[in-house]
Amino acid sequence: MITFVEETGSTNADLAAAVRAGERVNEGSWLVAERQNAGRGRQGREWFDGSGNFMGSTVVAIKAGDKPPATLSFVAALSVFEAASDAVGDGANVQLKWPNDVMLEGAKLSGILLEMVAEHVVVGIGVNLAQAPDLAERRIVAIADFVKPPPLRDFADDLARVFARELQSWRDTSLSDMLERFLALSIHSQGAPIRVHDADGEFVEGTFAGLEESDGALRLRLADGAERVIRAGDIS
Ligand SMILES: O=C(O)CCCC[C@@H]1SC[C@@H]2NC(=O)N[C@@H]21
Repeated sequence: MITFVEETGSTNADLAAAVRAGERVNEGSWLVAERQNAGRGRQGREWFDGSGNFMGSTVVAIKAGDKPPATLSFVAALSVFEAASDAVGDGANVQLKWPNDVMLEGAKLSGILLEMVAEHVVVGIGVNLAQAPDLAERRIVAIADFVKPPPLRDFADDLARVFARELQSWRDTSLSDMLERFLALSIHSQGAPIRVHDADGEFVEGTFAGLEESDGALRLRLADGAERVIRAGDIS
């Protein structure tokens, strides 16, 4: 079930509060806002409140035997990839960038924020359907920059349907299958030079050496041949 609201602070904050309050939040239910006045991004950033964009969250209840909760990031990224690909058709090139960015013609289209709350993961997704912010530090795009974007409700239906399927496959199949699919759609191929902004705020340079099979962490080959495993950060 998808609940649409005209405006809220943050759909992630709303669902996190509901989980904390012990309210029953069923898997498969979504909260989607037409406007967010306190949208949260990764690493403490704010998320752009663009009218006509998709801004929504869902909750996954972690069960015994589930994979590491952080790997839900790949469930979300693969779902947005498919919904965005459905929306743009042949109109533009959609790709993935570790850990969970969806890129359109090489620029960021979507953001995904996972927040752990009392054995639940709140998965928040923002997709620039209609408009993108104008940022000095990096290029952000919207589907509307390339093709006519789908109506918000149609996109939300498609994304919720694909997410449910990907979540089931996260539970039923090995993580390596999912990581292989992620890598096949990734903007960075094995050996590509990359610069990573890690969780301590440091920039580390090296080449892309794949993903850890156990949890999807980034493997970075350094200039001296050593390998560094990065669990939180951004490729810049
Ligand atoms: O910084 C990023 O890349 C992640 C951005 C995640 C934004 C979405 S919009 C819906 C949900 N509610 C929030 O406050 N944030 C997420």
